[in-house]
Amino acid sequence: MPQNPPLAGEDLSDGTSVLIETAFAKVNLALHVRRRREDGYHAIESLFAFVDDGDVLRAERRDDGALTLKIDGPFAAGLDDGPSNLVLRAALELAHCVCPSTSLGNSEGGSQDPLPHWGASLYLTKNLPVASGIGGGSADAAAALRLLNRLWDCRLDDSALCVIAESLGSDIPACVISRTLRVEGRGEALQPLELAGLSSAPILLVNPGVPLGTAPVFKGWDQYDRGALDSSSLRAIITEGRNDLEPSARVLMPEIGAVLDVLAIQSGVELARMSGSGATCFALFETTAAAEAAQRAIARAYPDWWTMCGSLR
Ligand SMILES: C[C@](O)(CO)[C@H](O)COP(=O)(O)OP(=O)(O)OC[C@H]1O[C@@H](n2ccc(N)nc2=O)[C@H](O)[C@@H]1O
Ligand SMILES: Nc1ncnc2c1ncn2[C@@H]1O[C@H](COP(=O)(O)OP(=O)(O)OP(=O)(O)O)[C@@H](O)[C@H]1O
Repeated sequence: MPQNPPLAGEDLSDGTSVLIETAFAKVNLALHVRRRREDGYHAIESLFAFVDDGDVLRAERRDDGALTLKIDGPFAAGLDDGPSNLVLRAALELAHCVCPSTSLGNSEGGSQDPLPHWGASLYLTKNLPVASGIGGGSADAAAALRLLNRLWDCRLDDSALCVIAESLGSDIPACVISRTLRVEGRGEALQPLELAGLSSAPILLVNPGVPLGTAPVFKGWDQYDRGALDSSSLRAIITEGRNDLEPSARVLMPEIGAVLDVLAIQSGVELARMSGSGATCFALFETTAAAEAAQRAIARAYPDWWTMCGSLR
Protein backbone atom coordinates (compact mmCIF):
# COMPACT_ATOMS: atom_id res chain seq x y z
CA MET A 1 0.00 0.00 0.00
CA PRO A 2 1.34 3.47 -0.82
CA GLN A 3 2.46 5.47 2.19
CA ASN A 4 1.74 8.79 0.52
CA PRO A 5 -0.33 8.50 -2.66
CA PRO A 6 -0.06 11.70 -4.66
CA LEU A 7 -2.88 14.20 -4.34
CA ALA A 8 -5.02 15.36 -7.25
CA GLY A 9 -3.35 17.93 -9.44
CA GLU A 10 -0.16 17.70 -7.39
CA ASP A 11 2.95 18.59 -9.38
CA LEU A 12 5.64 16.02 -8.85
CA SER A 13 9.37 16.70 -8.66
CA ASP A 14 9.96 15.60 -12.26
CA GLY A 15 7.44 18.14 -13.59
CA THR A 16 4.62 15.65 -14.30
CA SER A 17 1.26 15.98 -12.59
CA VAL A 18 -1.33 13.57 -11.22
CA LEU A 19 -4.73 13.09 -12.86
CA ILE A 20 -7.76 12.04 -10.82
CA GLU A 21 -11.18 10.45 -11.45
CA THR A 22 -13.93 9.53 -9.02
CA ALA A 23 -15.36 6.03 -9.49
CA PHE A 24 -18.95 6.98 -8.69
CA ALA A 25 -21.10 4.48 -6.77
CA LYS A 26 -23.89 3.05 -8.96
CA VAL A 27 -27.45 2.37 -7.82
CA ASN A 28 -30.20 0.56 -9.70
CA LEU A 29 -33.28 2.61 -8.81
CA ALA A 30 -35.23 -0.23 -10.43
CA LEU A 31 -33.96 -3.51 -11.90
CA HIS A 32 -36.37 -5.63 -13.91
CA VAL A 33 -35.08 -9.01 -15.08
CA ARG A 34 -37.02 -10.08 -18.17
CA ARG A 35 -35.47 -13.37 -19.31
CA ARG A 36 -32.46 -15.64 -19.25
CA ARG A 37 -30.58 -15.44 -22.56
CA GLU A 38 -28.96 -18.27 -24.50
CA ASP A 39 -25.49 -16.97 -23.56
CA GLY A 40 -26.30 -17.39 -19.85
CA TYR A 41 -26.64 -13.64 -19.18
CA HIS A 42 -30.01 -12.08 -18.36
CA ALA A 43 -31.89 -9.40 -20.32
CA ILE A 44 -32.49 -6.53 -17.90
CA GLU A 45 -34.37 -3.20 -17.90
CA SER A 46 -32.94 -0.91 -15.29
CA LEU A 47 -32.78 2.72 -14.22
CA PHE A 48 -29.17 3.44 -13.25
CA ALA A 49 -28.27 6.49 -11.16
CA PHE A 50 -24.91 7.54 -9.71
CA VAL A 51 -23.95 8.99 -6.34
CA ASP A 52 -21.57 11.97 -6.27
CA ASP A 53 -19.05 9.94 -4.22
CA GLY A 54 -17.19 6.64 -4.48
CA ASP A 55 -13.69 5.26 -4.96
CA VAL A 56 -10.89 7.57 -6.07
CA LEU A 57 -8.38 6.72 -8.81
CA ARG A 58 -5.22 8.72 -9.42
CA ALA A 59 -2.66 8.26 -12.17
CA GLU A 60 0.72 9.61 -13.10
CA ARG A 61 2.68 8.91 -16.25
CA ARG A 62 5.82 6.88 -16.12
CA ASP A 63 8.35 6.74 -18.89
CA ASP A 64 9.64 3.22 -18.27
CA GLY A 65 6.44 1.71 -19.75
CA ALA A 66 5.55 -0.04 -16.49
CA LEU A 67 1.94 -0.21 -15.31
CA THR A 68 1.45 -0.51 -11.55
CA LEU A 69 -1.47 -0.35 -9.11
CA LYS A 70 -1.44 0.40 -5.41
CA ILE A 71 -4.58 0.26 -3.29
CA ASP A 72 -5.39 1.95 0.00
CA GLY A 73 -8.60 2.98 1.78
CA PRO A 74 -11.12 1.24 4.07
CA PHE A 75 -11.84 -1.68 1.67
CA ALA A 76 -8.30 -2.23 0.34
CA ALA A 77 -7.70 -5.33 2.45
CA GLY A 78 -8.13 -8.55 0.51
CA LEU A 79 -8.46 -6.82 -2.86
CA ASP A 80 -5.89 -8.15 -5.32
CA ASP A 81 -3.72 -5.41 -6.86
CA GLY A 82 -2.42 -7.80 -9.53
CA PRO A 83 -3.52 -8.27 -13.16
CA SER A 84 -6.98 -9.61 -12.15
CA ASN A 85 -7.93 -6.21 -10.74
CA LEU A 86 -10.47 -4.55 -13.01
CA VAL A 87 -8.41 -1.33 -13.03
CA LEU A 88 -5.42 -3.09 -14.60
CA ARG A 89 -7.64 -5.16 -16.91
CA ALA A 90 -9.26 -1.93 -18.15
CA ALA A 91 -5.85 -0.29 -18.65
CA LEU A 92 -4.58 -3.24 -20.72
CA GLU A 93 -7.74 -3.38 -22.79
CA LEU A 94 -7.54 0.35 -23.56
CA ALA A 95 -3.86 0.14 -24.54
CA HIS A 96 -4.50 -2.91 -26.76
CA CYS A 97 -7.46 -1.22 -28.45
CA VAL A 98 -5.58 1.95 -29.25
CA CYS A 99 -2.33 0.20 -30.15
CA PRO A 100 -2.83 -3.54 -30.75
CA SER A 101 0.91 -4.31 -30.63
CA THR A 102 1.31 -2.78 -27.16
CA SER A 103 2.86 -4.86 -24.43
CA LEU A 104 2.65 -3.46 -20.96
CA GLY A 105 4.98 -4.25 -18.14
CA ASN A 106 4.92 -3.91 -14.40
CA SER A 107 7.67 -3.02 -12.01
CA GLU A 108 7.89 -6.67 -10.94
CA GLY A 109 9.14 -7.41 -14.45
CA GLY A 110 6.05 -8.63 -16.32
CA SER A 111 6.81 -7.41 -19.82
CA GLN A 112 9.58 -8.19 -22.28
CA ASP A 113 9.19 -5.05 -24.33
CA PRO A 114 7.34 -2.22 -22.61
CA LEU A 115 6.46 0.83 -24.69
CA PRO A 116 7.06 4.06 -22.75
CA HIS A 117 3.83 5.69 -23.94
CA TRP A 118 1.63 3.19 -22.08
CA GLY A 119 3.22 3.41 -18.66
CA ALA A 120 1.32 4.62 -15.60
CA SER A 121 1.39 4.45 -11.82
CA LEU A 122 -2.18 4.04 -10.59
CA TYR A 123 -3.40 4.60 -7.02
CA LEU A 124 -6.86 3.40 -6.01
CA THR A 125 -8.52 4.53 -2.77
CA LYS A 126 -11.15 1.87 -2.13
CA ASN A 127 -14.03 3.51 -0.24
CA LEU A 128 -16.84 1.26 -1.56
CA PRO A 129 -17.41 -2.26 -0.21
CA VAL A 130 -16.41 -5.05 -2.62
CA ALA A 131 -19.09 -7.29 -4.20
CA SER A 132 -21.92 -5.18 -2.85
CA GLY A 133 -24.25 -4.31 -5.77
CA ILE A 134 -23.08 -0.72 -6.21
CA GLY A 135 -20.67 -1.47 -9.03
CA GLY A 136 -17.47 -0.75 -7.12
CA GLY A 137 -15.18 -2.76 -9.38
CA SER A 138 -17.15 -1.68 -12.46
CA ALA A 139 -16.88 1.98 -11.46
CA ASP A 140 -13.12 1.56 -10.89
CA ALA A 141 -12.66 0.01 -14.36
CA ALA A 142 -14.72 2.81 -15.95
CA ALA A 143 -12.73 5.45 -14.06
CA ALA A 144 -9.51 3.82 -15.30
CA LEU A 145 -10.73 4.05 -18.90
CA ARG A 146 -11.65 7.75 -18.51
CA LEU A 147 -8.42 8.55 -16.67
CA LEU A 148 -5.99 6.75 -18.98
CA ASN A 149 -7.81 8.05 -22.06
CA ARG A 150 -6.70 11.49 -20.77
CA LEU A 151 -3.27 10.50 -19.44
CA TRP A 152 -2.27 8.68 -22.62
CA ASP A 153 -4.03 11.21 -24.89
CA CYS A 154 -5.98 8.44 -26.68
CA ARG A 155 -8.81 10.86 -27.65
CA LEU A 156 -11.51 8.17 -27.61
CA ASP A 157 -15.07 9.42 -27.18
CA ASP A 158 -17.55 7.94 -24.67
CA SER A 159 -19.06 5.52 -27.16
CA ALA A 160 -15.62 4.09 -28.03
CA LEU A 161 -14.81 3.74 -24.31
CA CYS A 162 -18.18 1.99 -23.81
CA VAL A 163 -17.29 -0.60 -26.48
CA ILE A 164 -14.07 -1.40 -24.59
CA ALA A 165 -16.02 -1.39 -21.31
CA GLU A 166 -18.54 -3.94 -22.58
CA SER A 167 -15.84 -6.60 -22.92
CA LEU A 168 -14.89 -6.12 -19.25
CA GLY A 169 -18.27 -6.37 -17.50
CA SER A 170 -22.00 -5.72 -17.88
CA ASP A 171 -22.16 -2.64 -15.62
CA ILE A 172 -18.99 -0.99 -16.95
CA PRO A 173 -20.43 0.88 -20.01
CA ALA A 174 -23.00 2.62 -17.77
CA CYS A 175 -20.25 3.44 -15.26
CA VAL A 176 -18.22 5.09 -18.07
CA ILE A 177 -21.09 7.58 -18.47
CA SER A 178 -21.95 7.73 -14.73
CA ARG A 179 -25.13 9.77 -15.32
CA THR A 180 -28.77 8.70 -15.00
CA LEU A 181 -29.48 6.09 -17.69
CA ARG A 182 -32.12 3.64 -18.76
CA VAL A 183 -30.18 0.42 -19.39
CA GLU A 184 -31.20 -2.65 -21.38
CA GLY A 185 -29.61 -5.73 -22.95
CA ARG A 186 -27.16 -7.29 -20.53
CA GLY A 187 -26.09 -3.74 -19.63
CA GLU A 188 -24.73 -2.31 -22.89
CA ALA A 189 -27.82 -0.54 -24.34
CA LEU A 190 -27.78 2.92 -22.73
CA GLN A 191 -30.31 5.72 -23.00
CA PRO A 192 -29.65 8.98 -21.06
CA LEU A 193 -32.64 10.21 -19.01
CA GLU A 194 -33.48 13.48 -17.28
CA LEU A 195 -36.06 12.64 -14.63
CA ALA A 196 -37.72 15.51 -12.79
CA GLY A 197 -37.08 15.30 -9.06
CA LEU A 198 -34.04 13.05 -9.42
CA SER A 199 -31.20 15.48 -9.97
CA SER A 200 -29.29 16.06 -6.71
CA ALA A 201 -31.72 13.82 -4.79
CA PRO A 202 -30.32 13.00 -1.30
CA ILE A 203 -29.47 9.29 -1.00
CA LEU A 204 -28.28 6.98 1.77
CA LEU A 205 -26.57 3.65 1.01
CA VAL A 206 -26.45 0.86 3.62
CA ASN A 207 -24.62 -2.48 3.38
CA PRO A 208 -24.89 -5.18 6.05
CA GLY A 209 -21.15 -5.80 5.89
CA VAL A 210 -20.95 -9.10 4.02
CA PRO A 211 -19.97 -9.50 0.32
CA LEU A 212 -22.44 -11.10 -2.09
CA GLY A 213 -21.40 -12.35 -5.55
CA THR A 214 -23.52 -11.41 -8.59
CA ALA A 215 -23.67 -14.77 -10.43
CA PRO A 216 -25.40 -16.79 -7.64
CA VAL A 217 -28.05 -14.08 -7.25
CA PHE A 218 -28.94 -14.19 -10.97
CA LYS A 219 -28.90 -18.00 -10.74
CA GLY A 220 -31.51 -17.86 -7.98
CA TRP A 221 -33.91 -15.67 -10.00
CA ASP A 222 -37.21 -17.56 -10.35
CA GLN A 223 -37.36 -16.96 -14.16
CA TYR A 224 -40.77 -15.32 -13.87
CA ASP A 225 -41.07 -12.17 -16.04
CA ARG A 226 -42.91 -9.57 -13.94
CA GLY A 227 -43.09 -7.04 -16.76
CA ALA A 228 -41.45 -4.01 -18.32
CA LEU A 229 -39.94 -0.99 -16.57
CA ASP A 230 -41.88 2.28 -16.77
CA SER A 231 -39.07 4.85 -16.50
CA SER A 232 -41.19 7.82 -17.61
CA SER A 233 -41.26 9.47 -14.18
CA LEU A 234 -39.72 9.21 -10.74
CA ARG A 235 -43.22 8.49 -9.40
CA ALA A 236 -43.51 5.46 -11.74
CA ILE A 237 -40.09 4.18 -10.61
CA ILE A 238 -41.13 4.53 -6.97
CA THR A 239 -44.58 2.97 -7.23
CA GLU A 240 -44.21 0.44 -10.08
CA GLY A 241 -40.45 -0.25 -10.13
CA ARG A 242 -38.94 -3.35 -8.57
CA ASN A 243 -35.64 -5.07 -8.00
CA ASP A 244 -36.35 -8.55 -9.33
CA LEU A 245 -33.10 -9.86 -7.80
CA GLU A 246 -34.17 -8.96 -4.26
CA PRO A 247 -35.95 -12.26 -3.39
CA SER A 248 -33.02 -14.36 -4.55
CA ALA A 249 -30.48 -12.09 -2.80
CA ARG A 250 -32.52 -12.27 0.43
CA VAL A 251 -32.43 -16.06 0.36
CA LEU A 252 -28.63 -15.92 0.13
CA MET A 253 -28.32 -13.07 2.66
CA PRO A 254 -31.32 -12.61 4.99
CA GLU A 255 -29.71 -9.46 6.53
CA ILE A 256 -30.94 -7.59 3.42
CA GLY A 257 -34.48 -7.79 4.81
CA ALA A 258 -33.34 -6.13 8.03
CA VAL A 259 -31.57 -3.32 6.12
CA LEU A 260 -34.68 -2.63 4.00
CA ASP A 261 -36.95 -2.65 7.06
CA VAL A 262 -34.73 -0.15 8.87
CA LEU A 263 -34.48 2.17 5.83
CA ALA A 264 -38.24 2.10 5.24
CA ILE A 265 -39.06 3.50 8.70
CA GLN A 266 -36.67 6.47 8.56
CA SER A 267 -38.40 9.81 8.45
CA GLY A 268 -38.41 11.58 5.06
CA VAL A 269 -37.86 8.40 2.97
CA GLU A 270 -39.29 8.48 -0.56
CA LEU A 271 -38.01 5.13 -1.82
CA ALA A 272 -36.09 2.26 -0.18
CA ARG A 273 -34.84 -0.58 -2.38
CA MET A 274 -31.94 -3.01 -2.91
CA SER A 275 -29.34 -2.03 -5.56
CA GLY A 276 -28.09 -4.44 -8.24
CA SER A 277 -27.51 -7.96 -6.97
CA GLY A 278 -27.19 -6.69 -3.37
CA ALA A 279 -26.53 -6.62 -0.61
CA THR A 280 -26.37 -2.79 -0.53
CA CYS A 281 -29.76 -1.09 -0.19
CA PHE A 282 -30.46 2.60 -0.71
CA ALA A 283 -33.06 5.15 0.29
CA LEU A 284 -33.94 8.43 -1.46
CA PHE A 285 -34.89 11.21 0.93
CA GLU A 286 -36.81 14.48 0.69
CA THR A 287 -33.93 16.46 2.23
CA THR A 288 -30.21 16.09 2.92
CA ALA A 289 -30.87 16.70 6.63
CA ALA A 290 -33.26 13.72 6.72
CA ALA A 291 -30.73 11.49 4.93
CA GLU A 292 -27.95 12.51 7.32
CA ALA A 293 -30.16 12.01 10.38
CA ALA A 294 -31.03 8.50 9.16
CA GLN A 295 -27.34 7.75 8.57
CA ARG A 296 -26.46 8.80 12.13
CA ALA A 297 -29.30 6.74 13.63
CA ILE A 298 -28.43 3.62 11.60
CA ALA A 299 -24.67 3.90 12.28
CA ARG A 300 -25.44 4.12 16.03
CA ALA A 301 -27.83 1.16 16.06
CA TYR A 302 -25.86 -1.07 13.64
CA PRO A 303 -22.15 -0.28 14.00
CA ASP A 304 -21.15 -3.22 11.73
CA TRP A 305 -23.13 -1.89 8.79
CA TRP A 306 -21.48 0.34 6.17
CA THR A 307 -23.25 3.60 5.31
CA MET A 308 -22.64 6.38 2.79
CA CYS A 309 -24.66 9.56 2.36
CA GLY A 310 -24.59 11.70 -0.78
CA SER A 311 -26.59 13.16 -3.66
CA LEU A 312 -27.41 11.75 -7.06
CA ARG A 313 -25.35 13.30 -9.89
C1 LIG B 1 -26.85 -6.80 -11.29
C2 LIG B 1 -26.21 -5.66 -12.05
O1 LIG B 1 -25.21 -5.05 -11.26
C3 LIG B 1 -27.28 -4.62 -12.35
O2 LIG B 1 -26.72 -3.39 -12.72
C4 LIG B 1 -25.57 -6.15 -13.33
O3 LIG B 1 -26.54 -6.79 -14.13
C5 LIG B 1 -24.36 -7.05 -13.07
O4 LIG B 1 -23.29 -6.48 -13.69
P1 LIG B 1 -21.78 -7.00 -13.46
O5 LIG B 1 -21.52 -7.21 -12.02
O6 LIG B 1 -20.92 -6.03 -14.22
O7 LIG B 1 -21.84 -8.41 -14.16
P2 LIG B 1 -20.73 -9.22 -14.97
O8 LIG B 1 -19.41 -9.06 -14.28
O9 LIG B 1 -20.83 -8.90 -16.42
O10 LIG B 1 -21.29 -10.70 -14.78
C6 LIG B 1 -21.20 -11.40 -13.57
C7 LIG B 1 -22.18 -12.55 -13.63
O11 LIG B 1 -23.51 -12.06 -13.42
C8 LIG B 1 -24.43 -12.69 -14.27
N1 LIG B 1 -25.11 -11.69 -15.11
C9 LIG B 1 -24.63 -10.43 -15.21
C10 LIG B 1 -25.29 -9.48 -15.96
C11 LIG B 1 -26.48 -9.88 -16.64
N2 LIG B 1 -27.17 -8.98 -17.39
N3 LIG B 1 -26.94 -11.13 -16.53
C12 LIG B 1 -26.27 -12.06 -15.77
O12 LIG B 1 -26.71 -13.20 -15.68
C13 LIG B 1 -23.67 -13.73 -15.06
O13 LIG B 1 -23.77 -14.93 -14.34
C14 LIG B 1 -22.24 -13.23 -14.99
O14 LIG B 1 -21.32 -14.28 -15.04
N1 LIG C 1 -11.07 -2.67 -8.36
C1 LIG C 1 -11.93 -3.60 -7.91
N2 LIG C 1 -12.81 -3.28 -6.95
C2 LIG C 1 -13.70 -4.19 -6.50
N3 LIG C 1 -13.75 -5.45 -6.92
C3 LIG C 1 -12.89 -5.83 -7.87
C4 LIG C 1 -11.94 -4.92 -8.40
N4 LIG C 1 -11.23 -5.58 -9.32
C5 LIG C 1 -11.71 -6.83 -9.36
N5 LIG C 1 -12.69 -7.01 -8.48
C6 LIG C 1 -13.48 -8.25 -8.27
O1 LIG C 1 -14.77 -8.05 -8.84
C7 LIG C 1 -15.78 -8.72 -8.06
C8 LIG C 1 -17.04 -7.86 -8.01
O2 LIG C 1 -16.79 -6.72 -7.30
P1 LIG C 1 -17.71 -5.41 -7.39
O3 LIG C 1 -17.39 -4.60 -6.19
O4 LIG C 1 -17.59 -4.78 -8.72
O5 LIG C 1 -19.15 -6.08 -7.28
P2 LIG C 1 -20.57 -5.43 -7.20
O6 LIG C 1 -20.53 -4.28 -6.26
O7 LIG C 1 -21.51 -6.56 -6.90
O8 LIG C 1 -20.80 -4.88 -8.64
P3 LIG C 1 -22.11 -4.89 -9.51
O9 LIG C 1 -23.07 -3.93 -8.89
O10 LIG C 1 -21.51 -4.39 -10.81
O11 LIG C 1 -22.61 -6.30 -9.56
C9 LIG C 1 -15.17 -9.01 -6.70
O12 LIG C 1 -15.19 -10.40 -6.52
C10 LIG C 1 -13.73 -8.51 -6.78
O13 LIG C 1 -12.79 -9.44 -6.31
